[in-house]
Amino acid sequence: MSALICLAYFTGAGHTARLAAAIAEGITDGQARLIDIRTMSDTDWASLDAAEAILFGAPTYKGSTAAQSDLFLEDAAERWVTQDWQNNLAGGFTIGAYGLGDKLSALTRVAIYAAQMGMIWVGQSEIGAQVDESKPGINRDGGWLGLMATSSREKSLLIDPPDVETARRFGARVEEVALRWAKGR
Ligand SMILES: Cc1cc2nc3c(=O)[nH]c(=O)nc-3n(C[C@H](O)[C@H](O)[C@H](O)COP(=O)(O)O)c2cc1C
Repeated sequence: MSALICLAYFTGAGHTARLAAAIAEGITDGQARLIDIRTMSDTDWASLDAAEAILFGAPTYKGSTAAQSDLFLEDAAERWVTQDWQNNLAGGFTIGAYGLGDKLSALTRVAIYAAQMGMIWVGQSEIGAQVDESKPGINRDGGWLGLMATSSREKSLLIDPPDVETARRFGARVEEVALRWAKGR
């Protein structure tokens, strides 16, 4: 049993792409496919249509998803009429320069999009060190609607190790849900 999980993202300066790669590292049994939405091919669209789960990724720009990400979402919205993605899984990930940074608005935007597309939303489940001392740095932004990260000031990293590990765990969670979902098909 396998599950295809597509990570469809826009990235301006590489941070969201790095976050997508970290999520994919957590997907070990299923199949992760990274899709840069600026260069959509027929194969990319076919993968999205075949996927058990689609994770929508965008940096937070001015308190929402980046505009180029919205163009992609609107292109894909032609599947709303045909309900092609209905009952498939969805999740979201975003990164901003600030811990808060109004990133919740970006995740809310994609969660509502997924709901309109008839998809089943999978959120974040890590409770982090505030509650569990054995999880230092995990989900340090304290977001549960989806995956949040804060860009690193160290530009050779783009994302700090705690956020990389949080992203891996988010990937593993989505994979676990997707494998259960695939079993029931
Ligand atoms: C036009 C613009 C608007 C931004 N607005 C926000 C914002 O509202 N909140 C925030 O935390 N960071 C904001 N940032 C910072 C980016 O979210 C951050 O640098 C992120 O890591 C960029 O990811 P990317 O390299 O994938 O584009 C903004 C950056 C740009 C260029």
